[in-house]
Amino acid sequence: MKKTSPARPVLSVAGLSVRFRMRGGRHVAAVTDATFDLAAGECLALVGESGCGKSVLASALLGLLPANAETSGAAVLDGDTDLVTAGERVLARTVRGRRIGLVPQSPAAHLTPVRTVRAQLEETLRELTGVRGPAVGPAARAAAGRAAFPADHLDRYPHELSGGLAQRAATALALIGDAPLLLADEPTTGLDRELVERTVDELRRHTDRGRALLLITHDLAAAGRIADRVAVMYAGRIVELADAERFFGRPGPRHPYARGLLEALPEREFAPIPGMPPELADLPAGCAFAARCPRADERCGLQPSFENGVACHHLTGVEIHRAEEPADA
Ligand SMILES: Nc1ncnc2c1ncn2[C@@H]1O[C@H](COP(=O)(O)OP(=O)(O)OP(=O)(O)O)[C@@H](O)[C@H]1O
Ligand code: NI
Repeated sequence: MKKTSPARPVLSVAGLSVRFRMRGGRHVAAVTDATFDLAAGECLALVGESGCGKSVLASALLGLLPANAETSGAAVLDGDTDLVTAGERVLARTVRGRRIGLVPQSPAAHLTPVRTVRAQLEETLRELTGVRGPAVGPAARAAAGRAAFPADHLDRYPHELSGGLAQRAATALALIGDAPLLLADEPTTGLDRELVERTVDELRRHTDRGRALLLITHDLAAAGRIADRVAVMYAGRIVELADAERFFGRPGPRHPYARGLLEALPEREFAPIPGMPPELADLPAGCAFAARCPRADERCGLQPSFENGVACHHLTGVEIHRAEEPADA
């Protein structure tokens, strides 16, 4: 599944930062300097502990940040639309649903409770596609089928669906606009392992059909199953951006935080990283992970730059070199 120098990225994020203005002049630095590209047919998993800024980054891409947010940097969709500076009119009319399909975090809350799945699919079809009249019914069945939502459940209301079927209904809605970029924020929360696997495998299939997928999750096992690349976020910053095969296999993660995250998995060491992430309203001047890092020393009082896919003072040239593609060396 490895990609070699893909064509123009579907999404190109550069130096994206989001801060929230709080009372008393304080700021919450939710996202700092996020930079990554995402190509068609590629899945990038954005992982990290709760509160590290994943959903805020997603909201920034969708233009759904609250009024107290201050944004800088760029997030260019398909080479022509900067999502950071585009106005709400453009985002509402041409981007959300049409160019970015959102697979929501809690499908039950995202679906309209008083309307059947069929009614919601038909409404979205009328809104986002030219389908009208007698063609709407078959189109709704086809839309359900694309997300493996069973046709004999179309007349159910959201509360009559299991978690897995609600997720499929939400995915079916997200796919209707044929958006080249899919953004899935914790699409597997609350699902059991088998449903997690089914849900992410389905998302992978849509990626293999040429969409770009940004999968936000703290489920590393799910990310390892379908991602081509992994971006690890800590305290608002991407601290490592790696090829998934190398990250989950050999040589493994390079940043001490990423390493700790992976070792915390039940199927690995099952050893949680001691301590807590810092307050985003009160970040240290240097590396935000230093207080929890087994390798921390005085160098960590300075913010490490992000180089060769990782931001850490402790990675020597040798370690960085070893993790690079032979072709890149
Ligand atoms: N409107 C807001 N005003 C102030 N702070 C906010 C606002 N929205 C989010 N935050 C803060 O931004 C930080 C990042 O939150 P975010 O929801 O992006 O985390 P996350 O990585 O998605 O976590 P989770 O895995 O729990 O979903 C949190 O500290 C949160 O409290
Ligand atoms: Ni979130």
